[in-house]
Amino acid sequence: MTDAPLLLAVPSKGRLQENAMGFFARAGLPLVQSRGARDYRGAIAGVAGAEVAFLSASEIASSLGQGTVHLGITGEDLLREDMDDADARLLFLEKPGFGPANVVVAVPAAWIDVRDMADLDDVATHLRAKRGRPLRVATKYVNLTRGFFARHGIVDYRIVESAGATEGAPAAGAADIIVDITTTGATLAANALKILDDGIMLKSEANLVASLQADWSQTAREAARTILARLGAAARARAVKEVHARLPIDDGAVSVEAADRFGATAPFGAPEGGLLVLHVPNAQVYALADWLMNKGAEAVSVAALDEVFDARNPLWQRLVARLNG
Ligand SMILES: Nc1ncnc2c1ncn2[C@@H]1O[C@H](COP(=O)(O)OP(=O)(O)OP(=O)(O)O)[C@@H](O)[C@H]1O
Ligand SMILES: O=P(O)(O)OC[C@H]1O[C@H](OP(=O)(O)OP(=O)(O)O)[C@H](O)[C@@H]1O
Ligand SMILES: [Mg+2]
Repeated sequence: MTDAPLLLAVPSKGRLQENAMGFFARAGLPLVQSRGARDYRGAIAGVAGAEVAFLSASEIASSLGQGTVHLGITGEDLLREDMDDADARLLFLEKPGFGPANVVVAVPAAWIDVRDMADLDDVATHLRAKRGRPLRVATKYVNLTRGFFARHGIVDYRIVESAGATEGAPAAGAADIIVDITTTGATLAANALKILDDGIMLKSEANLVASLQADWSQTAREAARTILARLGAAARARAVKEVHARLPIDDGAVSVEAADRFGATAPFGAPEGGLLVLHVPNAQVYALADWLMNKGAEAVSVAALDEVFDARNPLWQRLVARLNG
C-alpha cells in the first residue's frame, strides 16, 4: 500500500490536548473532528493525504513505538517508559513548549534523614534486615524506575504497580515510597512527600515525534513534508524577530558581525542600498538594536513574524535522513 495516508496522533483528552490542538492551529494546520468531540478520527484542513487519530497520551506513545502512527505529540515520560530504545525507534522533531513535568522519586517528608538515593539504599537494607521485606515503590513508571534504581545500585525493592492516585500509596500503607510525575509539587506536598535531592529521573515535556517504525508511503511522506514545513515555519517565527535598519554605508561585514555577536541571520542576503534585514533570536533584539544604532542606523524597526518558511525545510530533512539512512 504505497498510498496509505499519514496518521498524526494528537491527545484526545487530558492536559496536553488543548495545547496540542493550538500548536497545530497556530502553524496553519487546523485539526478538524468532523463529527464533534467524540469522533476519534479527524483531518487537517487543507492538507491532503493525512488523517488525525485522537488518542490518550499513553496510547500515542505506544502507537509511535509500534509504528501504527507516523507523527504524534505526547510526553517524553510516556515515550521513555514505553520503550527502552526510543532514540532508535523515534525521531524527536521539536519541543512545542508545553507539558513540562518531572518524573521523580519521592519519600515521606517525615523521613528526615533520607535525602538522596544513597540514603534510600540504606532504607532498603534496613527494611530487609529488620522487617524481612523489600522496599515497596508505587509507580506506573515501572521501566523508568527499574533503570534508575539499577543505575543507583538499588536492587532489593519491589514495584507496586499503580494506575492512579499514586501519591496516596504510602499513607494508605500500599507502598513505602513513590515514583511519579510532578509539575507544581502540590500533589506531593498535599500527601506529605518530598523529592530526593538526586531523585529527578527525567525532565519531561511534550514532544513532536516521528515514528521510524511506520510504513512511510509516498502519500505519507508528501503529507509530512507539508506539515513539517508549516511547523518549522511557525517555530522559526516564534524564535526570532525581524529587524530592519538602514546603515550609512553598504557593508556586508555588518551582517557577518551581527551573526557572530547576536546569532542573527540575513535571510534575504547582503544589505542593498544600506537596507539591512536580519532575523535575530528574541533575547538578542535590544542588544542588536543598540549596536545597529551605534553603527549609524537612524531607526531600527523590530517586527514579530507569523511564519518563516525555509526552502530547506529542516524538520523534513532530518526525517528523510533517518528514513533513508
Ligand atoms: N502535572 C502533570 N501531571 C501529569 N502529567 C503531566 C503534568 N504536566 C504535564 N504532564 C504530561 O501529560 C502527560 C499526560 O498526562 P495527562 O494527565 O494529560 O493525561 P491523562 O489523561 O492523565 O492520561 P492517562 O490516562 O494516560 O494517564 C503526562 O504523561 C506528562 O507527559
Ligand atoms: O505536581 P502537580 O502539579 O501537583 O501535578 C502532579 C499530579 O498531576 C497528575 O495527575 P492528574 O491530575 O493528571 O491525574 P491522573 O493521575 O488521573 O492522571 C500526576 O499524576 C500527579 O498526580
Ligand atoms: Mg494524568
